[in-house]
This record gives sequence, C-alpha cells and structure tokens, in this order.
Amino acid sequence: MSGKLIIIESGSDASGKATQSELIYEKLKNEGVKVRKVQYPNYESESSTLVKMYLRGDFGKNADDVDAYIASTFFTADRYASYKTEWEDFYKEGGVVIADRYTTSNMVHQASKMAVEDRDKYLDWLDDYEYGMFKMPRPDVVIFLNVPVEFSRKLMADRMNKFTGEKEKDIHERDAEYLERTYRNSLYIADKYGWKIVECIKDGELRSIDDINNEIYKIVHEVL
Ligand SMILES: Nc1ncnc2c1ncn2[C@@H]1O[C@H](COP(=O)(O)OP(=O)(O)OP(=O)(O)O)[C@@H](O)[C@H]1O
Ligand SMILES: Cc1cn([C@H]2C[C@H](O)[C@@H](COP(=O)(O)O)O2)c(=O)[nH]c1=O
Repeated sequence: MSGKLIIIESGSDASGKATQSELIYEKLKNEGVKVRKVQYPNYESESSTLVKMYLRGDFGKNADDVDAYIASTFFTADRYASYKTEWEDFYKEGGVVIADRYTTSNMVHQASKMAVEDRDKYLDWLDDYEYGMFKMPRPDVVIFLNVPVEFSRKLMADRMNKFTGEKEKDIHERDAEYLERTYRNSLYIADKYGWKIVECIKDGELRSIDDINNEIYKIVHEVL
C-alpha cells in the first residue's frame, strides 16, 4: 500500500517552502505519523552535480541559455537518485513524504522558458518523462504558496546561496525578468493542475509563518 506524497511548491524563490515543510514535518512527527521530509535539489548528494553546474552558470550565464528539456533532465536525475536510494521503500510501505519542491519545480521554472504555444507540449513531455519513464510517484496534493515576486525578493535579499553558502545568487535568482516570468507561469500551472493555492499575502502584507502553516496543516489533514 503506497503512502502519501505532499508537495510544497511556489512560483517564487525564497517564499517559505523550506520553512513550511519543516513545520509540517515536525507537527506530523509529533502526532506519531510515519513521515519523512525531502528537499530538491538534493544538494547534499553527488546526484546534484549537474544541477549545481547549471545553477552556477557553467553551461550558460543566463537561465535561458540552457534549454528547458536539457535542464529538466538534471533535476529529474537528482530526484530519481533520491527516490531510489532514500524513500521509495518508505513510501511504498505507507509512509508520508513531505517534499520541498518536486517535478512541480520543473513545471514552474523550466516551462517558463518555453513560448506560450509550446508550453503544454513541454508539460506533457515532462509528465511522461518523470512519472512514466522514471516511474516517480505522482503527488497526492501540491500546496502552492502564492508569494508575488516583490515580496519574495525581500526574503531572498539576505539569504545565502543554498549550495555555495555565499551571498552570490544562482542563475535563476539573479535574473529579475526570469523570476517575473516564472511567477506568471506558476499561476497558469497552479490553475491548470488544480494545485491547492495558499494566498500568503493579506491586506498587502506577508502573513506570519504560523498563520500560513495553520492553513497548510488543514490541507495536509484532508489528504491523510
Ligand atoms: N511568512 C514569512 N514571514 C517572514 N519571513 C518568512 C516567511 N516565510 C519564510 N520566511 C523567511 O524567508 C526566508 C526564505 O524562506 P525559505 O528558505 O523557507 O524559502 P524557500 O521557498 O524554501 O526558498 P528557496 O526557493 O530558495 O528554496 C527565510 O529566512 C525564512 O525565515
Ligand atoms: C527541484 C527543481 C528546482 N528548479 C529550480 C528552482 C530554483 O530556482 C532552483 C533551486 O533553488 P533553491 O533556492 O536551492 O531551491 O532550481 C528547477 O528548475 N527544477 C527542479 O526540478
């Protein structure tokens, strides 16, 4: 009996995915739920080597220098390695997996490189690639944190690069036009795939971490 796969996604970097995933993980663990948390990219693993090369600009200084299909394969391979070595058995034995990013990040980020008329073709290809060819499990729910770029930019400003530990941003984060385009694309995707949208801005202000988490917690319990 397979478990549950719960994804925390967003359309903007530094929007609280890691923060919210950790809080949900702790809450479920304290309730005695058999739960694990994973995060993508899996920077701790050597499987993320090509992802790191891509994000630091070894294949091109701009995100758009690397074709969406090619870049997607780096992230998929990293995810596959994590799935096969870290959580496939746990999940297939009924465990609950909370993922900070998943295939959904390729949908949000890489699809934003496509011309609008080519986007659905890419999304169909990706679906077949990750869930068909690689046989990665499909999410039971995707919880989408809606944080417009003007808010996430502030959260990103002081945050260190996750794999270099330096202040220098990766090729996605340092491209303002790319971030705007990705955010717009994410709204299209969230609607198309029926993701559960958590509006993180209220009355022009970012909601508190706990307030957002209470909403996410309810969604999670609808799935369990
Ligand atoms: N609702 C919030 N209010 C204030 N600060 C927040 C909120 N949510 C997250 N933060 C802060 O914003 C920063 C980025 O958060 P976090 O690392 O969780 O984002 P992320 O979406 O996982 O980032 P990335 O897209 O790079 O993976 C952190 O310093 C975190 O403490
Ligand atoms: C998993 C995954 C990620 N990406 C993109 C999304 C972000 O811009 C970076 C990762 O940055 P983080 O701050 O370390 O989270 O990579 C992607 O395009 N495809 C994916 O599958």
